[in-house]
Amino acid sequence: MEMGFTWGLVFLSLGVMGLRWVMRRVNYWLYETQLGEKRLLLPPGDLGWPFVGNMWAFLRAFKSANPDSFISSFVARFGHTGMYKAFMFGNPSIIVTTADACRRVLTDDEAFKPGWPISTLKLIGEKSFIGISYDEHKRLRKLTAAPVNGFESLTMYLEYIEDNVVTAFDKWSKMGQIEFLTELRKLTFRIIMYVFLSQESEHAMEALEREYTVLNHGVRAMAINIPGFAYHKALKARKNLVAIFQSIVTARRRRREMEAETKLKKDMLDLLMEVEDENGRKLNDQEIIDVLVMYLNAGHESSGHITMWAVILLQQHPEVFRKAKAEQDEIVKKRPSTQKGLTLKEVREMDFLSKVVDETLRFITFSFVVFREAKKDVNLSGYNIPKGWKVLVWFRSVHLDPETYPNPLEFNPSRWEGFTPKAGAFLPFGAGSRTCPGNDLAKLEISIFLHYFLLHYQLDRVNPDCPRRYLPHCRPVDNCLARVRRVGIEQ
Ligand code: HEM
Repeated sequence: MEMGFTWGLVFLSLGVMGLRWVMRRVNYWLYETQLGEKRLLLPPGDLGWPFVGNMWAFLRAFKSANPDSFISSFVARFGHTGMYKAFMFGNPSIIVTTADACRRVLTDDEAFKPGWPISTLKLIGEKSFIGISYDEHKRLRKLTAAPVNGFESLTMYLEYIEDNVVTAFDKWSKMGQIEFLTELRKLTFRIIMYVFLSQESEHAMEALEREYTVLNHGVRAMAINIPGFAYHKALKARKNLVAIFQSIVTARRRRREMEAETKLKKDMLDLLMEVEDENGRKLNDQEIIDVLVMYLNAGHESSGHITMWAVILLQQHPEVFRKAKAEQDEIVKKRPSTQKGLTLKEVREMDFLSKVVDETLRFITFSFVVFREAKKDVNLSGYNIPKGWKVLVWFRSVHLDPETYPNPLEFNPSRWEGFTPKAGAFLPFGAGSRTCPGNDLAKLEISIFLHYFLLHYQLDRVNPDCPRRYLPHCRPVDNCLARVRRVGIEQ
């Protein structure tokens, strides 16, 4: 009887081990064997379990205090090869972690196209920049990037941004405890709404911003469309966003019919309504709405987060704070007494502050990964990236590479003194034809905010040692619960 039980246990263990062995090879059989001899040129790595691939390991790491343990586990198992095969977000993928390889992927449009997971495409929009053809992207990008770039546009926005920053600080300093990140998101959202829609309706803005928060939580989550899961909630949020934008677009079309076009001040929505392709075709509502959903999202989440981190990091490093504040004091001191407020020239002369911003962008790496897909078999650094496989351009590893940035986990703006990283080693805004079109606007917003913060305010955090969350983006778990205090004024 006892013998039988022991044999039973042995068979059970063998069965479990066998099943595990089979399961670990399913993705290999499905995706690697069909490559024939070319599979031998794949970078090292492992495609994990069927369906989920490496997603559990990814989510475990990014929900822990050490997100970099995900890539470190590849390095520990397969060496410092810089490229690893994996199975991510439902697709066989190559993770690329070195500056050279990332730059190559981002700048070679012949070989790579956007490769965002279908689940992300459904949230951001199939007619947004990540879903449309190469030519359509080129056309819409040219149209929409011009009005948010260049001296003239930025000068035009500067005053609006400045007024809103001053008002926001004043309001927060009277509010008691606030979620600093939530308030900053509202501020950056107001700015991007103004740029794109000339709209300032408080009500519409709050409703949109709330929906965006839910949408973004679904972007890096597992694509499980079941009530209760982040992705399901995000799909619902997208539906609400589309409905709100539809009403804005409909109202604008009506207004344009009623008023003479020449009388209107044109914003981005007007430009999108007017643009025609070479056959005279105009964009329909869905196309316009998808571009808006994407731009308004990209244009406020990132700037809000980076501004918050710059403030937190400045306060955590008193030496850096002092140096940055001295620079801003000097700017105000040099200013003619007749001048009210900042000029673009002054912002461009904020030498140390720009280093603080760059170091924040590096240290936090808001977009830790972007997605591409190989249009053909590509040889990169001696490895094969098979046609149709996704490429995950892992910015986080590039920005934390100790070869480029000694002591990379130290926040040190002075590392930028006399230092220009080699091509591909600093990619906060990406590179190539999809480089962030809002990079100058973002830096302007952040610099104006920091100018007023350094001159007049302090942030008293309720939980200064609050743990961080890394998904969808790096933030303190409490959204930076704090009081904003005007320095020198008792409250
Ligand atoms: C600190 C702030 C920002 C950061 C860190 C950031 C980062 C990035 C990155 C890394 C990309 C490249 C994505 C890729 O290669 O697939 C990107 C693209 C993009 N960003 Fe930003 N961004 C910021 C602010 C903004 C602002 C203010 C706007 C709006 C004006 C904006 C609009 C966009 C758009 C529309 C794209 C897609 C471009 C394309 O596919 O051609 N971003 N951003």
